[in-house]
Amino acid sequence: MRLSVQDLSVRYGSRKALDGIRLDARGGEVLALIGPNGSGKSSFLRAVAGLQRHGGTVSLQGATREAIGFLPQDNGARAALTVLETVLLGRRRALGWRVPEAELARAGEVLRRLGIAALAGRLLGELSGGQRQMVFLAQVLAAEPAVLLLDEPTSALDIRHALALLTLLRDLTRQRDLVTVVAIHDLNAAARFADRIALLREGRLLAAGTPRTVLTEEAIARAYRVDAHVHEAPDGHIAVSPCRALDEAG
Ligand SMILES: Nc1ncnc2c1ncn2[C@@H]1O[C@H](COP(=O)(O)OP(=O)(O)OP(=O)(O)O)[C@@H](O)[C@H]1O
Repeated sequence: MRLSVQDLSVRYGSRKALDGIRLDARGGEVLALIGPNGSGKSSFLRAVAGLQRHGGTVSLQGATREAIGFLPQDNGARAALTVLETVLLGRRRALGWRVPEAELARAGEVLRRLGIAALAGRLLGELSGGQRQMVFLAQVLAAEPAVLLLDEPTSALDIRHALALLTLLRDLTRQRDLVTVVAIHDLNAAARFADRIALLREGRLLAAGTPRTVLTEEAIARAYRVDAHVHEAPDGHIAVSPCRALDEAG
């Protein structure tokens, strides 16, 4: 399984949101997409998902476009559906007029793995923002995609749920040889859970590689205009401590 992106560009009217992006993502690896607000992460994911007009080519080896699971950044859906029904919608291609026991069990298992089985009967509109974020991830996972494109899946989650979710994503990616691309602002989470990181700024790819090679103090200063201290945590992961915002121009 492999995702290859060549010379990807996205425009909104006269504004270039992405320009000449060349990036590969391999099966079994988590690729984190990082970069400042407005750097093009969502545009990249939407283009790869086939939801955004773009230039350049996106090719998938070992899977079809139907095998893509996409979690958008904002899912404002408040439909009068229960959590279980929402997750089952992720299986709509496999469902007829009746929901087989096996499908119910599968949906229940996804909810259990995300630690939200107790929410199964609750209405979507009556959940907290973080709970809803996990339900929509459960919906994406229930479809058993070969390619996972997730736009800030932990943005509304507390540290425990964020850790659990990222651990699950990494495990599923390895076990099922998925291509997983996650846009994320938390650089420490990216360093800990991603096999590779791609750093965007103003629609261009500044760096791509292992967390250790991409998350340097120089690259963070260049991309974010932030003075940060990068060090090795006791468990061997790279850790980033932002210290000071630099002058915009500098
Ligand atoms: N629908 C749109 N119409 C016009 N411009 C857009 C649209 N969507 C995004 N943009 C612009 O394209 C650029 C890239 O936006 P994008 O949402 O891809 O960035 P991002 O890295 O995901 O940002 P964030 O971290 O804030 O979510 C930004 O300058 C943004 O203002």
